[in-house]
Amino acid sequence: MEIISETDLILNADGSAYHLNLLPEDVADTVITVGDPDRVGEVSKYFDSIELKKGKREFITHTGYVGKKRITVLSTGIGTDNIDIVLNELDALVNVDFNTRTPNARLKQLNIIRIGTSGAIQADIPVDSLLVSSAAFGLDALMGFYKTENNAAEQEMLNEFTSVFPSHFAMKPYLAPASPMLLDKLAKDIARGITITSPGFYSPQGRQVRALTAVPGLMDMIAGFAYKEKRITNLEMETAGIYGLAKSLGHHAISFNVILANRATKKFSKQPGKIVDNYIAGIIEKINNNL
Ligand SMILES: O=P(O)(O)O[C@H]1O[C@H](CO)[C@@H](O)[C@H]1O
Ligand SMILES: O=c1cc[nH]c(=O)[nH]1
Repeated sequence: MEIISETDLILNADGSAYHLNLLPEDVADTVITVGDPDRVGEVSKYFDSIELKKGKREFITHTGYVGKKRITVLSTGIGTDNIDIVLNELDALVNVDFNTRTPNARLKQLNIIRIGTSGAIQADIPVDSLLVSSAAFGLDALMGFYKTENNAAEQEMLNEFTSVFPSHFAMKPYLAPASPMLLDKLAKDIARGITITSPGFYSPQGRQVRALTAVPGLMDMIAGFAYKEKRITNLEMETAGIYGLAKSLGHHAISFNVILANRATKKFSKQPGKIVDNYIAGIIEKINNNL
């Protein structure tokens, strides 16, 4: 079997993964990801016990138990460039033997559950509500670097979405679905939508402060898109990368979006911390009861 080289999979002196600074035994089968490193403690405060706290750069990890369920919560920082690191290192931690540098014979499927914040683009989606992404379009470049496959229905929706953009626009969107199993187990009662993952917060999400946009009307193009009564509901910066890489690596992923902004009504949450905290508690309860 081919050995994964020391520069393809970099390990620290203590044998931990290069960026996440974790050892294989540090990772639970259920992994909650959050963007904000400060949100890790806001999740683990609901654990009954915490067995480890580790970190490096923006990647902070706590692993512990809720009842008998072992859970890891880990911050990704912002953007799909970080998701590339987090998903590949998480997968290596559970599916590669770090001593022999070869993939394990039995591959593990992690449950990866993102709890993130997001902006709605449809006027009828209230600020402070919760949305689950049934699928996500990536406007970033990440999944262009990986082999991916869409089924016929996904490919048709992707083709229609791509045709929304002017032909001079260089970006090539991709589409990745949530795990049907996690949607069923964790999100039966939660509003669903299609999420856009953007490679930035300002012009890539239709915002203008001082730098002028090269894509006027981006929000209207996206908000007006419909495919078989499905519409795009919200914008954030990680979900499509998580869904795309989780699918490529054989893991299950789901993304919960706490809607803090509504771009159509121009409203922002008055109490973002409290709202996110309430949803974290509810999602942990669902994980504990259903996974
Ligand atoms: O709250 P998090 O999880 O960081 O998610 C959203 O917030 C950040 C932008 O403010 C981006 O990471 C976006 O995806
Ligand atoms: O509008 C928003 C709000 C949170 N996160 C985003 O990426 N966009």
